[in-house]
Amino acid sequence: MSSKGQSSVLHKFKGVIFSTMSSEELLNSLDSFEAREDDVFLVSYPKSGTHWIAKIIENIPNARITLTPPIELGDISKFEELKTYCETRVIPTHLSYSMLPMNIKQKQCKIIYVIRNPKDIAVSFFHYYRDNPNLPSIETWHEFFELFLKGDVVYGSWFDHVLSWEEHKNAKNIFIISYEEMKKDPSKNIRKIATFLGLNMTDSEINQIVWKTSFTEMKNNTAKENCDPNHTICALTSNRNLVFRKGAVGDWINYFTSKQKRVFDELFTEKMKHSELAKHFGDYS
Ligand SMILES: Nc1ncnc2c1ncn2[C@@H]1O[C@H](COP(=O)(O)OS(=O)(=O)O)[C@@H](OP(=O)(O)O)[C@H]1O
Repeated sequence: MSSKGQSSVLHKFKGVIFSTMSSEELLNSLDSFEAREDDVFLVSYPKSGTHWIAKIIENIPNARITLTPPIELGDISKFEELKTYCETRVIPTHLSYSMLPMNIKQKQCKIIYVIRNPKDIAVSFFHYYRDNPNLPSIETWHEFFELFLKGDVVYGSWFDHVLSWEEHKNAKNIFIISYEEMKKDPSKNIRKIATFLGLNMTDSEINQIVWKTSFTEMKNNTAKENCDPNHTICALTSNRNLVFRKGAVGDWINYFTSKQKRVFDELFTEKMKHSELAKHFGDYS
């Protein structure tokens, strides 16, 4: 693994790798973040479909919400910046449950946790690493697979991240949605998201959102939105072109060798044996 230059230097916080886009000072101060009772947190391990769900929420009519930049991106001025939002804030983050600011948990803010089959995440993350100037260079899929397996990637191990949410999965302020469920039945799941947020929508409003947030529509609109820094919710880049790649379930099959599949599946079985969250992917393999 080589570096693409100064900007790609990574650092560790509580044993987890972060890009320098998250300042050490900001990460150290997370627990001083003051949440509001009506804040909504959109949480995910990277590449789980965060932008998709964010776009859905943004399009709910009369929601009076504003999507903010991620809580862990930038420097210590971030908390002051977040205070300037007047409407209900939808705050994205890739932080695990254990790293989330205390106040969010104390106030029992609404949290949407997005999960996705880790094999598809690995492939999506590989492409993202390769094309992102803020991350170290990765030459081959094989190289990235090994890093992903060990959790030596930004935001750490997928397993640790998902398992950090396991014991909170039934909390009434937490709603869990998977990429695969969204793909299978977007209308039904958009309604579920709106209901969780306490909002009603007509069938035609839902159909509108399904159309506006389809992969093709979102990919085609990225060029426009790239000009607006507030429209990036990813803590690793401000370039939205990197986010919309294939938008499919099961692309891992084009990358994993049979040995890699076996190794990954064994680890999955071992780590996730008591996890009910994994059921959200549908058929894991
Ligand atoms: N509307 C829509 N429909 C289906 N799929 C979509 C959509 N929007 C984004 N995507 C896909 O989601 C992947 C990016 O996930 P994130 O938004 O979580 O990325 S990031 O970590 O915040 O950068 C990335 O997955 P891959 O295509 O597999 O790389 C995106 O293409």
